[in-house]
Amino acid sequence: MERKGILENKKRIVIKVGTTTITHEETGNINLEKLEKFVRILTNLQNKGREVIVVSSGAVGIGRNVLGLEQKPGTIAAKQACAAVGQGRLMMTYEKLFNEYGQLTAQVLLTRESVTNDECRKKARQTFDELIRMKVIPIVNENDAISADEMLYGNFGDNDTLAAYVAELVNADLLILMSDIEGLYTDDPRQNPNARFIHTVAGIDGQLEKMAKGAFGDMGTGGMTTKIAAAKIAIASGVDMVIANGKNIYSINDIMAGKKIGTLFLSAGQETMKTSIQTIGGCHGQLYGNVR
Ligand SMILES: Nc1ncnc2c1ncn2[C@@H]1O[C@H](COP(=O)(O)OP(=O)(O)O)[C@@H](O)[C@H]1O
Ligand SMILES: N[C@@H](CCC(=O)OP(=O)(O)O)C(=O)O
Repeated sequence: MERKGILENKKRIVIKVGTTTITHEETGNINLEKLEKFVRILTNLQNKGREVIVVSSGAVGIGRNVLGLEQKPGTIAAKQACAAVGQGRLMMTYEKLFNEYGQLTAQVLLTRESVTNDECRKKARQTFDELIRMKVIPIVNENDAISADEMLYGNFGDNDTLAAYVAELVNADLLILMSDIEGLYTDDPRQNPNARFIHTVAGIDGQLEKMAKGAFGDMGTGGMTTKIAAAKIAIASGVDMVIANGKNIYSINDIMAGKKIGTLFLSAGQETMKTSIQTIGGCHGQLYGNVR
């Protein structure tokens, strides 16, 4: 089943890339070839008249690498210092690559308050609107160097939910999360070889949430848990969401062309689509698995 008519007309798109997508697995260095392709794809989407907002992870991992630390930073202060170093390097690299195509970019660093406090939300929305109007591509990350979220939430922030909040804030039409895996399975396939792939999700319930486990590798942070949390925020605000594998960065183009890539989470407004999807071996209720 193609996704014709659902994704091709999306204008405002938030695309999130995880650390694993933009760095080399073996060394943790920036994957320049991948980043170059990513930047070219984004500029081209912008040239076609789409409005692109990037949420990019990588500050902590790249900072750790730049500083030559062999182990993951053990303390919050060390993580925050890594993030402060890495964010500069990350942004410098994006700027350099986008500059090749004359595409302007802007760094937007947010804290949780930026999206939960009404006054901050208003200001942030105005800034995004203005940047988009100016045809600048905002590159968003959490302001890790000063963020205190880990004290509240028990982790060092997570860009999956941040991306969903941004998508909601800017009234995006589509949120794409580029991960190190092709989408949602019925269980973590790295742990369970019998896990089955889910193409389309039309409603999130407790059973689906239980399928999503944490991160398996050394570089990722949230795993599928934070992606489902992101999907809940996105679909509740009318934003469709796709999780796809960042290994093939060109899949962004395929997603935009309506090809059946990754897992599509249909937003609350997609009632017609939901009824037209056939459940083949569906896992449960509103969850549509293995739809062809
Ligand atoms: N149900 C599931 N389906 C797919 N992947 C899962 C699931 N549960 C846990 N995972 C894990 O989530 C990982 C992706 O998240 P993460 O490590 O944070 O990477 P990234 O930041 O690149 O998205 C996968 O590599 C996988 O090991
Ligand atoms: N804000 C942090 C990333 C947090 C995060 O969610 O990372 P990831 O799981 O790689 O998307 C950073 O830039 O390192």
